[in-house]
Order: sequence, then structure tokens, then C-alpha cells
Amino acid sequence: MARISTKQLQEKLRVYFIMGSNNCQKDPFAVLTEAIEGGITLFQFREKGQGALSGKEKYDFAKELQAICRKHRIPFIVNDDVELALELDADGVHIGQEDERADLVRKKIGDKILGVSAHNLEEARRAIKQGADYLGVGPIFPTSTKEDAKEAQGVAVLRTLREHGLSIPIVGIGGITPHNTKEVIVAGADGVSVISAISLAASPRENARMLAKAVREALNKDV
Ligand SMILES: Cc1ncc(COP(=O)(O)OP(=O)(O)O)c(N)n1
Ligand SMILES: Cc1nc(C(=O)O)sc1CCOP(=O)(O)O
Ligand SMILES: [Mg+2]
Repeated sequence: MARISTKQLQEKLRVYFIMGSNNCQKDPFAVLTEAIEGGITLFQFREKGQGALSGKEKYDFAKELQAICRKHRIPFIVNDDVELALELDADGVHIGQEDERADLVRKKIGDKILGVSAHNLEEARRAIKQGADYLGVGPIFPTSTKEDAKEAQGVAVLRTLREHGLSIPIVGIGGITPHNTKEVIVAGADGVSVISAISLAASPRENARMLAKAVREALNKDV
């Protein structure tokens, strides 16, 4: 298996849904299925925070979500837990600045997709040097989903990264909804990454559809 190309990854990142068991008020398997039907293009399993599952329960839950993704050919990314990603033969891993170093994770996962969180130009450049395939940049807007989120920085950070010539695929994250998606894409992101805009929506299918439409319209082409 070779590393995913930039172009393929840009397409996968258009509507990137992240979810764990504590992000849903409804059945998480139904939420993921609806999100896929609505048009998400990538999924991240992020099991952390209050009441998060661990051990076998976490593994079994992840395995079932992965099966849904596989059935619909949606790549499955694991947040933080590199060992779980390897056990499950996931499609990739997402790590942040407080997690294991990106170059060490790259050595462990080979050609799997490696996403790294970056909050500024310095972190972004280091992540690229250490082998990141894409960057998650945020929080763009205020979020109450991540307990230890930094202060929202608006879309200017995306513009700054592009103005400095960074061409790596980027998703914006934090407080993103169908209504502010256009700003994020126009500022330079290839896609949007969301938790609550889908996981807590009255209709996850409809909100995923609206996010996909907003991205498509902002790019002025099909997602
Ligand atoms: C796509 C994407 N971008 C950023 C993050 C945040 O990662 P991190 O800073 O490691 O925080 P946690 O998610 O681990 O709490 C992400 N998960 N995904
Ligand atoms: C997981 C995560 N990472 C962030 C970062 O800024 O790195 S913000 C965030 C939470 C995103 O949830 P919502 O879409 O509900 O705001
Ligand atoms: Mg992390």
C-alpha cells in the first residue's frame, strides 16, 4: 500500500465526521449510518471525555463503527490511540500536539493516513516535516465539545497557513456548522470537521447533507 495522494485525501476530507459514544443522544450506530447517507466522506473514532468507554467495550464499539464505515467505503480514522488503530487495521490515525510525536507515529503506522492537529504556522511546518498527511486546524469557532479546546481563532489561521505556501490538505475544526462552512473553505480549508453539528442534530442525515452542500458550493464543484 502506498501513501494516499494529496488529491485523494482532499476529496476524503470534505466532510469529516468525528464521534465517540458520549457525543450522541441517539443510538451512535444509527447516527453514523445517517451521517454516511447524508454524505460524510471520512470518519474519526474519538472515544474520550466523560463516560468514555475503555478496554474491550471501547474495542467492540470501535469495531462495530468500523464495520459500518467499511460497508459504505468510508475511511475509518482512530483518534489518539495508535495501538487500537493498528489492532483494527484502521485507515489512519489522528494525533494532536499533546499526543505521541508525529514522526514516531509515522514509523508505527507505515502508509496509513496520519492527521496532526496544528494551531499555528510553526506547529503546521513541524507536523509536515514529521510526516503528516493532513492537518486539523482549530478551533476555528467556539466549541463546547472538546473540554480542553484552545481559544477560537477564526478563519484567519487558515489564510495564514495558505499565504505561507502550505499546500498540505487541511480541515478546519471547532464550532463548524452548515452556516459557517463557506467561510472555512474560502479561507483555505479543503474540508470541514465536525462533531456536534452532526452527532447532536435532530437529523444527522440532513445536517451531513447540508454540510456537504455548503462545501460543494464553496468549492464550486462536486464533493
Ligand atoms: C480533524 C481533527 N482535528 C483536530 C483534532 C484535535 O486533536 P487533539 O488536539 O489531539 O485533541 P483530541 O481530539 O485528542 O482531544 C481532531 N481530533 N481531529
Ligand atoms: C475534537 C476537537 N478538536 C478541536 C481543535 O481545535 O483541535 S475542536 C474539537 C471539537 C469539535 O467539536 P464541534 O464540531 O462539536 O465543535
Ligand atoms: Mg489527541
